[in-house]
Amino acid sequence: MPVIKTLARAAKQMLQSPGCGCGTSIVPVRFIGASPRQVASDASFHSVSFSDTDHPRVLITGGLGQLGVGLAKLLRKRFGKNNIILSDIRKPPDNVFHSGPFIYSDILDYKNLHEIVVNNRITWLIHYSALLSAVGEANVRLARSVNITGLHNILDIAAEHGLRLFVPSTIGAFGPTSPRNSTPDLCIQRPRTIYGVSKVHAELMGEYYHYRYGLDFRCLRYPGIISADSQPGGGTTDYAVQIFHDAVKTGKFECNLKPDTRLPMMYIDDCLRATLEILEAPTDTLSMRTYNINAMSFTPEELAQEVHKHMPELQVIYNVDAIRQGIADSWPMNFDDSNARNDWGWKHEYDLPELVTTMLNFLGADSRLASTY
Ligand SMILES: NC(=O)c1ccc[n+]([C@@H]2O[C@H](COP(=O)([O-])OP(=O)(O)OC[C@H]3O[C@@H](n4cnc5c(N)ncnc54)[C@H](O)[C@@H]3O)[C@@H](O)[C@H]2O)c1
Ligand SMILES: C[C@@H](O)[C@H](N)C(=O)O
Repeated sequence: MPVIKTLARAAKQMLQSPGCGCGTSIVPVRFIGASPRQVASDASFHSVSFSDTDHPRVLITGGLGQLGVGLAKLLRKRFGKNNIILSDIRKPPDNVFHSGPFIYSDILDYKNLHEIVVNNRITWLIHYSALLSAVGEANVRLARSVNITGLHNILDIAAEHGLRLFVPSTIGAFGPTSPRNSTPDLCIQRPRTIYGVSKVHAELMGEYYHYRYGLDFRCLRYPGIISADSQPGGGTTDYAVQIFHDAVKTGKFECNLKPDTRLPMMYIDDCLRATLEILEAPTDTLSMRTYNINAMSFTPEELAQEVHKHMPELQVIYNVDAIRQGIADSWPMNFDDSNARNDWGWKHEYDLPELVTTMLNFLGADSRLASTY
């Protein structure tokens, strides 16, 4: 009986402490191009040592989407241009190519990823590659491959090289059986999209690698992100970006969600700042590894009303897309981010009126410039 008690105590310790703290933890390491194997974690492979006074060397995957270029700009200001490497499988536009290091990286190519991390002495990995909710439903196999198989490559490389790993999750990681108003960090998560399923998988795998192997995994569940200078990649919340472009260009907007569909949203500057803040947060402030963050919640009708204050002539019609509507109806309406606020001081700066003013100023200024050429 004492033996059983001791074993039970050891198992409990293993489940509670990061990296087990038991001296027997193993980090998953792969032969390049071969099947996975496991090696003792104290065998010091290529592990990069970097102290808090050094700047991190950061790789951003999927960096040419809505969020990556803005994040690279913010991180370059903080850590230096050459310490931040953007990567994607697409060809970068000239301005991005000339603004700092860019590299081709397909997250499904483990060897290529591995080489990039080693050759560039990467210490932080920000994993943005993904297929979002609406495009994911249109191509489930590809979404499964990029969002799940790709994540496995990222996790193994991050664990093997002792990287700090940030993976964004989403309001889409919840489903119709989650409490929707408001949705706390810990509750039932039974999403009905491949995107949501893959993000719950990412949250759980990241946390598992943290507790099992000591991986420094950090994750924020983003709401729908609204930006003026980058286009969304095929999500359910895209309407909240499109309305601004159409308002400025044509004065007419066709909304693909019902007028009363309430979803959590955030301006991109808040989202990118939150990402930097959690990446820099001291470990002892993080009581969890996956946090909700939020700024505001609105419906298409409320957003249109706010835009009308600046552009009374805007015409909005509703032509509902059944797939997107079904997804939106299963997602949180309000997001409870009190743990992020309490633990590491998260605070949003943009609410709905400020968001609308900022977006219209940005796009209005651009279109006025364009019309003078
Ligand atoms: N934008 C939002 O509203 C939002 C909200 C919640 C979470 N997120 C998450 O934030 C991250 C970034 O979002 P985003 O809006 O910039 O996405 P996006 O769709 O705009 O960009 C994703 C990028 O991934 C790249 N990609 C696709 N397959 C790849 C592969 N095999 N290898 C490497 N790159 C590949 C694409 O080329 C694209 O540039 C995603 O993980 C997303 O789930 C975004
Ligand atoms: C919410 C988020 O994950 C993304 N914008 C989507 O709608 O799919």
